[in-house]
Amino acid sequence: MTRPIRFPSNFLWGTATSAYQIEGSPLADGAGHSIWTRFAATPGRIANGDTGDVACDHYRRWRDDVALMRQLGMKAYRFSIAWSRILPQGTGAVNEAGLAFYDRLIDELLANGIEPMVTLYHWDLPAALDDRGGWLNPDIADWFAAYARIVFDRYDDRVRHWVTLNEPWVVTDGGYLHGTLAPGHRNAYEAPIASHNLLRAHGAAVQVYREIGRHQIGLVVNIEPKYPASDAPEDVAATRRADAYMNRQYLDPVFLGSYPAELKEIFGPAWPDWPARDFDLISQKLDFIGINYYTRNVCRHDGANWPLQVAPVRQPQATYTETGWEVFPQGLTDTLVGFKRRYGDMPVYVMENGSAFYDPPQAAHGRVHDPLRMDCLRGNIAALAAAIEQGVDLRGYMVWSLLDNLEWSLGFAKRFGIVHVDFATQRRTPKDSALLYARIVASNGACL
Ligand SMILES: OC[C@H]1NNC[C@@H](O)[C@@H]1O
Repeated sequence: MTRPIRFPSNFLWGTATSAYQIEGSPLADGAGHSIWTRFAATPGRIANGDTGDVACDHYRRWRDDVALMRQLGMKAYRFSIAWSRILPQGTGAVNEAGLAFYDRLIDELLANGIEPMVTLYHWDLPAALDDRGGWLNPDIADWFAAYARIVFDRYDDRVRHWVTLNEPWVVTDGGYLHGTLAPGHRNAYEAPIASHNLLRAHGAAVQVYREIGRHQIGLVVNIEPKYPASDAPEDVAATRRADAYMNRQYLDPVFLGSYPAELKEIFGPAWPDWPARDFDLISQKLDFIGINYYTRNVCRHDGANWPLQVAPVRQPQATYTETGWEVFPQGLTDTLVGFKRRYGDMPVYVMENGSAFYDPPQAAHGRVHDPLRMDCLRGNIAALAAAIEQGVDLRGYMVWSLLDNLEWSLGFAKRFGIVHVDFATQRRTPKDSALLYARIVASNGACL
């Protein structure tokens, strides 16, 4: 008999989404263009020519989607605010209709006993700010702080958990180094600058929150634990470079006040010497850390693989998801325990965790059988419990995602939802994984 899994009595079980991936109507009611409406309109940028023009139509179906969360017994819901709905030009005139949309959503969540957890920035930068240099312009820290102040003023009476940025590594690696995400740049000199300005903006928003906020604020990073393919020195060194680039590049400056030394080694002359005052701004004290976990990476040295000189090693016995990620729940435990060991004890939320698998067409009786996603969910919940048993102060867990949605450049084909969306009809159908998650939540993690 395995020991019962113990989660704190007030553990926040929920789901997560983001504005551009689910809302649709990106330009409705005075909203401005974002880098993603622009990117999606560029032929070849998103698979199958998919766009967020309709997505899950959540901008119009939000009340039904909240009812669906209530039906599943969710305790919390993490979503993002589209900056360009609030400030269509990124700065300057405020769009009341944009503020009112999120008012309605937050009020409906609270009326249904669901805790809103709000992300200020989930990748959809106002296009007008990109035209002024975007994340490459140091002024963006002030632009972001001004946007944050408007949003804190409006919603802090009802929102108790704020997130400044979602996954700054993805924004930089995808948007500025490899060009796979908006704004689609491929430039090793730009990437460190964008990354640094993201962290400066994060710090500036936290400073504003300390002036006017009454609750809690944190940062969400995606962590992918790195394991050496062998104990050969070059593989161990490659693993350290990969960990420095993807994981410690963000957590070290925020919690330790400096970048990992490997980054200068990786970027060479493209790595600037940052002024010390920037680290005072970046390392504002946080109330919690949000960690997104999907997979691990087994690393070997590969001198031909620019700029990290690292290559992944596929694990022959493992299950891989539709996005090519190894299913490895132990990596979630290792990530949470590893964070506590390196950065100390603080409240932690797993703000995203999920898997994309091909879902068979729904059965006639409206069921969607997704056994692989269910297995992942069970494994990851057990991994959380193992982390709690090792002393991690884990406060909540958000499944990515509530709904099948636009997986950025991969389009709608990669389905992460625990609720199936028929994009032709917008019909929502809870998958078997949603029914399992509902049981897990109702039993506070006891029944897997
Ligand atoms: O790739 C799955 C998710 N990862 N984190 C950020 C989200 O926007 C993605 O859909």
